[in-house]
Amino acid sequence: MAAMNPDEIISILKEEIKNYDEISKDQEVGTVISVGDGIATVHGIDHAMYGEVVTFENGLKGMVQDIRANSIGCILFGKDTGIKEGTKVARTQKQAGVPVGDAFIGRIVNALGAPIDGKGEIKADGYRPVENPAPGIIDRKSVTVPLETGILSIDSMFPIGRGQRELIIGDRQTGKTSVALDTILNQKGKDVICIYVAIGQKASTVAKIVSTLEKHGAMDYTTVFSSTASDCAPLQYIVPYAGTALAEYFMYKGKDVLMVYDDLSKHAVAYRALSLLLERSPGREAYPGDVFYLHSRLLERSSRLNEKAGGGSITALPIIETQAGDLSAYIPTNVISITDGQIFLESDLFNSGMRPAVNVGLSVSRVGGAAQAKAMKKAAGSVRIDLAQYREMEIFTQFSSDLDEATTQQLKYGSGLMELLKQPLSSPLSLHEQVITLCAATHKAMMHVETKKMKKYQRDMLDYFDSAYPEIGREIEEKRQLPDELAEKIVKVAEEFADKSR
Ligand SMILES: Nc1ncnc2c1ncn2[C@@H]1O[C@H](COP(=O)(O)OP(=O)(O)OP(=O)(O)O)[C@@H](O)[C@H]1O
Repeated sequence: MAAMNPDEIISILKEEIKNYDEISKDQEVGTVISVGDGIATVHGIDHAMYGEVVTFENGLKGMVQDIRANSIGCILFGKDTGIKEGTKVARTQKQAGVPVGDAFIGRIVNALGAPIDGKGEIKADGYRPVENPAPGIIDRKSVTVPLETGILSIDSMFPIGRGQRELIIGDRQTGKTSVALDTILNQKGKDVICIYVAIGQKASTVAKIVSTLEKHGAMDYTTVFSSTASDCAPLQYIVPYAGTALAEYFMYKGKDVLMVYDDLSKHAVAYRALSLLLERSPGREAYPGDVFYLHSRLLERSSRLNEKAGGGSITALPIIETQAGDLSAYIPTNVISITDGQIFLESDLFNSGMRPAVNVGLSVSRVGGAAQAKAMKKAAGSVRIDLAQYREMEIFTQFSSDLDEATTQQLKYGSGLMELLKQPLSSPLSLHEQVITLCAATHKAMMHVETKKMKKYQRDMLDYFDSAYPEIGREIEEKRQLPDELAEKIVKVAEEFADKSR
């Protein structure tokens, strides 16, 4: 071997010393004992904090997820190909966090907040920890401002308020994502920032969702966090917390935010994979014992702050997928008990053409009633009971051929109502359209319409109201009240339209 020039040796030594200094200052360095499936076990770091970021020799970052007597378990935020037994790991003394800022609106980012839409760097205004304690009771305010979904069946019977957590639950392909997306589309011009978090979905599905948002101009106020099925479990696990960190940034600045977590069943599965790899003991359905805490600490961060604390809000719409409509499975019951209500989408209804397939009997909204517009509350008064009676009567009478007049009328009224609650994709209804529809329907001003023609009749009637009597719609939108005289006027105009269209 050729002799080394002393200068070269000195420069190598200097380099080593420089690196040594960088790592050793306030830091501890450990070595990897084993690595695989996005998890590394590290020996030699004694004072790591839970949730602390660690850096591997090749620059890859990870997070401390498990602390044991002689080693720590780290989840890796990337491919583990460059890491092997003996690789050096250093503490950073920093909690895992994501960059946040106004520039994130309109962008698509990964679980760590890095842009993946090819539109270049995002200028961050700050850095927020991924895990953050939920606001305390003193900082909160009760929910009183509605968050309108634009979906008649939800706004009338299961109203959602800003700061509420409303679960969307149902089997696969029952329109869960569509309900959430339509809600985002309906926030246009309402000063609500939307954050859509895709967890463990196909990349093609995420691309489709983004194109729907773009088509309707909703990307102007929306950020998409995406961790697709091909990402490792740690990234899928962390993405909803990262999305919430950005939401908190806006909430503490006094903004209203809508968060969609699509979906938390896949999130629980990612956490299960991660926990089993960390050798935590499996419990029911092989989920670890703390799987309830996984979602409660996430959803508890959605709240409405009082003015002193910032005055903003985070409304959460988590999505859960059930198997064969089983609401009593482990993860569904957990999330049902954490949230303030659920919208249950049923596959039988969906397949029979009732879309959105909201099951009126099993859905509920526990706090939104206080936030519902007075006009809507009055117009929707008896709809829920009427529908429940209709469904019961429908089952009861399906085999009998000769029915008395009263029953026939009630069945007709019920089927008309069901038809009115159908709504195509991406066509939200405004408050006055919803109020006029319900007012006319509950006052039986649409009883003469054939069920099949109901949707078209509704559209024509609403157009007639807007063109011939625009002041009615304006009054509802401005005052958000429905005094008796206005209700009477709506019924009169509806009857006038009925006479015209006959
Ligand atoms: N109101 C509606 N009117 C017409 N079609 C609808 C409606 N809602 C949903 N669909 C259609 O139903 C299909 C399933 O919808 P969506 O993807 O929202 O369901 P999902 O429950 O989120 O599905 P997944 O289980 O794949 O997550 C889509 O093709 C969508 O276009």
